Amino acid sequence: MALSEFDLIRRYFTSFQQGPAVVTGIGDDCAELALSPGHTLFTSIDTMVEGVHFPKNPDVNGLGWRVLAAAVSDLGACGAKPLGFCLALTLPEADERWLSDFAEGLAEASQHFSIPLVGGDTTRGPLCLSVQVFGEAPAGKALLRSGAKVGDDLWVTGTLGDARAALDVLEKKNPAGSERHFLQQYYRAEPPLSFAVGLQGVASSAIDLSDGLAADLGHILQASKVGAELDLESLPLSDALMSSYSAEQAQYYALTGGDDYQLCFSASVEQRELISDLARTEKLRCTRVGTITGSGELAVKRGSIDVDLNAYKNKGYQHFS
Ligand SMILES: Nc1ncnc2c1ncn2[C@@H]1O[C@H](COP(=O)(O)OP(=O)(O)O)[C@@H](O)[C@H]1O
Ligand SMILES: Cc1ncc(C[n+]2csc(CCOP(=O)(O)OP(=O)(O)O)c2C)c(N)n1
Ligand SMILES: [Mg+2]
Repeated sequence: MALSEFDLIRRYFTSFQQGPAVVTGIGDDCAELALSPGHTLFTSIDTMVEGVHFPKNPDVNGLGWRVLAAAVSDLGACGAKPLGFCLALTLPEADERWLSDFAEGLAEASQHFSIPLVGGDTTRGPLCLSVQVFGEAPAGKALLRSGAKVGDDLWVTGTLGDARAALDVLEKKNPAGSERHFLQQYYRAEPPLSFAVGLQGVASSAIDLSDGLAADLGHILQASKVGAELDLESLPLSDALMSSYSAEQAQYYALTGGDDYQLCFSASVEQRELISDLARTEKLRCTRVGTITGSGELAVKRGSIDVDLNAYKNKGYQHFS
C-alpha cells in the first residue's frame, strides 16, 4: 500500500538526532529553539531543483547530504553555530527506496554538521527540495559581507573547482581517472563550519562559495565598497583537478565554477598567524589568494600578467541569464 503523507514523515524523518537547542521538534505547529544568552538568531533558506542544482537520476544519498551542506554553508559564512533546520520536500511520488536513501544522506549530514531536523513540509509535485537553517552567534560578532578593508588579505578554504569538474563527469565530458574524487566533492560538500565560528573577531568579512569565487567575492567587494586583486596562480587546486585539466582550465573552473561550498574571507595582515594556526587545528587547507584594494573592482592576474575577466564566457552562476 502507498505511504501516506504522515506515514512518510514518521518513517523517514522523525528519528533524526536532536540537539541541545531544540525545545520542541517535529510534530507540533512550530519548532521552538532556545538561543544562548547574548546570542542572536541567524536564518537562511536554499532551494534545490532537479535539472538545475542536481542532475536527473542523482546519487540520492549524496543529494540528501548536499542539500543540507549547501544550506548550512550560509551559517558558516556568518560564523554562526547551527541550531536546527527545516526541510520542505516536494516529491512526485512516495518512492520508498528514494526516501530511504535520501533520509540516510540527510541524517549523515545532520550528524556531521551537528544540526538537527526540527520541522518541515511534505507535498506532492515536481521534485524540489528546500532547507531553511537556523543558527546563532554572539550579538555583534557575526561575519558579514560588508567589513573588508583596503590592505586586508583575501583567503579561501579547501580547494576550488572540483565540483565544476563533477559536472563534466555527470555530462560524461571529463578526462578519465578522477571521477570518484570529483563526484565526492560535489555530493559530499563540506563547508568548514567550526573553522568559520573560529573566525569571529578575526575575519573582517566572509562569504560562502556557491556561485563561484569571482561572483561571490564580487558580493564582498560591493557590500564593503572595496576592490580586490586576485592571483590565479595562488588558487588552491586539487591534484585531481590539476592532472585532469590544463592549468588554465583548472584555474578557470576554480574562479567561476561554483558549488564548492568553501569560504572566502578577508582579514588584516596581523591575523595571518592566528588564521594559519586555526586552519591547522581544523586540519583545513586555507590559502591566501589576494588582497583587498581601493579600486572598487576585481583585478585578476596570472602571476604578473593581467587577465581580462570579460574574456571569460562564464563569470559565475546566475539563474535567469
Ligand atoms: N525571494 C527572496 N525574497 C527575499 N530575499 C531573498 C529572496 N531571494 C534571495 N533573497 C536574499 O538575497 C540575498 C542574496 O541571496 P543569495 O544569492 O541566494 O544568497 P546565498 O548565496 O547566500 O544563498 C540573501 O540575503 C537572501 O536572503
Ligand atoms: C546538474 C547541475 N547543473 C549545474 C549546476 C551548477 N549550479 C547550479 S545552481 C549553482 C549555484 C548555486 O545555486 P544558487 O541557487 O545560486 O545557490 P545560492 O547561491 O543561493 O546558495 C551552480 C553552480 C549544478 N549544481 N548541477
Ligand atoms: Mg541562496
